[in-house]
Amino acid sequence: MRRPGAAPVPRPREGDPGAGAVISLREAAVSYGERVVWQGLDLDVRPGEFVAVLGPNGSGKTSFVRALLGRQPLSAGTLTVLGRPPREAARHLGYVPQQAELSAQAMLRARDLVRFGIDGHRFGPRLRTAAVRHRVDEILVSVGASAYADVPLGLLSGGERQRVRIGQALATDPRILLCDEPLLSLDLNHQRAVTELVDARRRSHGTAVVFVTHEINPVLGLVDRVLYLARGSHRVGTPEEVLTSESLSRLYGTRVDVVRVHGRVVVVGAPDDPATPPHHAQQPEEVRP
Ligand SMILES: Nc1ncnc2c1ncn2[C@@H]1O[C@H](COP(=O)(O)OP(=O)(O)OP(=O)(O)O)[C@@H](O)[C@H]1O
Repeated sequence: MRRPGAAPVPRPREGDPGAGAVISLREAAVSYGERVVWQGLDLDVRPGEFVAVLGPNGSGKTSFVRALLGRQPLSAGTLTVLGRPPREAARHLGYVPQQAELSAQAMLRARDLVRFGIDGHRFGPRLRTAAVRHRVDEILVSVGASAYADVPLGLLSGGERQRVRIGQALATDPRILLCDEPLLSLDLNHQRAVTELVDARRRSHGTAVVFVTHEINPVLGLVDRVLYLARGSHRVGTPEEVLTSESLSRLYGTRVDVVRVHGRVVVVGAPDDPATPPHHAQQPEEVRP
């Protein structure tokens, strides 16, 4: 499913599991009290790899991202990020949160948000203002947001705002980019623009991407692997391995059909399946079961 001409992503050496991984989980679990959200998770994410995290509401996608950020302790197993406990690696992570409440940021300009991304991390107060301004300009160019650099966020469209948020996340030149539902409420053109931006970054810089999404189709041609969470269990593999009727029927414990129509995946019969979310606005060309 990889796009023609796309650069290959580095693979680990045979017999050397976890070698070179930027994220490594072993027998990992997250629970809240008695409730096990997911468990037994083994996963190595390599530099430049694009991993989509799928699953119905409440399956633990955000808990997974929070664990990577060091904000959610595991209830079992181990997790290392860049070979360290996640908290110690936080400055190497870029994070695009779910569309944040805008009210607190509405008056900020796009360039202010990107500058916060820089000021909060490795660029200390010693960096001269002109250098910071130059860096902010560079980032805004790289995400295609220069034209509205001085416009308050409250006046930008959802897609424009998402570009700026990705710019903020990339401001510290992170080795891992975590995106939590970055496509929510974007139209198809903006979905494409945002996913291509993220894909270009991992190819040019080897940045690993963990991308939480309800909708696999906008990233189907880009992702290397899928982590599919459901009912306290999970599947990890390529989209071809995970997004099959057999694999998802076993995961959900009920009959689920996966069909491919014009290159798009449609999941039929899964309770609250992430490929065809009932609670998100559908685009006109969306293929429905
Ligand atoms: N701090 C918490 N304390 C108790 N339960 C929690 C806590 N955080 C999350 N949960 C529960 O854990 C489950 C997984 O939540 P999480 O937000 O990780 O799921 P999700 O897959 O991101 O969901 P959604 O798609 O709806 O955003 C949910 O049932 C949620 O109610």
